[in-house]
Amino acid sequence: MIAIIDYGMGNLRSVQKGFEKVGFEAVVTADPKMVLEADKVVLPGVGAFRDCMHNLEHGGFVEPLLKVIGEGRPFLGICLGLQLLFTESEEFGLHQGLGVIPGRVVRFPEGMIENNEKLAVPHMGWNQISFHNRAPVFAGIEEGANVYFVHSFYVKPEDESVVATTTTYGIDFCSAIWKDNIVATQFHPEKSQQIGLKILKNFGEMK
Ligand SMILES: NC(=O)CC[C@H](N)C(=O)O
Repeated sequence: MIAIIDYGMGNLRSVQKGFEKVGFEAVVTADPKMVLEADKVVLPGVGAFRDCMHNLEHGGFVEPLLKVIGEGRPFLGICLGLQLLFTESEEFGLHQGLGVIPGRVVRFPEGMIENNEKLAVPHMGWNQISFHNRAPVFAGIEEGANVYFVHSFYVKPEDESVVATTTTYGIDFCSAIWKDNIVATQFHPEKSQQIGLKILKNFGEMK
């Protein structure tokens, strides 16, 4: 069973519907015990890093999450669910994350220019992914595929070998990571139409 963690801050229903559309039942759960029983875990996230970490801690999810990740069960992080894997985030001060992937979450620089236009932050809309490491979850996805973003911060892994894709928005930033059983995307597969559904389907098929 795929468990989608409900810690009060995610677009859970659209993630669950995405899995259903590609034939996988996913359970939205606020019960940490369900995470421990899941075959695969999905950590979505919309909102501020510090609030999410607070909710994860108070919901009793931190230990179960670290356990299932450590045991090698497939894990998919989405947006904030990617950022929370990191050591710390600079969003609204400096806040500790789960520390699964060493590195920092930082804000896009001010005043980015692309094609003579000032780029707004948050980065909101469709943009392309360029592959660096072909995680199985990206099977059948073309170089330059369009996916949907809504974020002001991005992750900077200390070990760049975990970078699965990058995207250009004023700067080239890490838009997905892959390390062993862990895959996490800055973009929203559940908002990325057919490409996103293919990613969810590939995740559902992971062993
Ligand atoms: N959509 C979001 O919740 C974005 C996550 C994070 N607050 C960021 O701005 O990067």
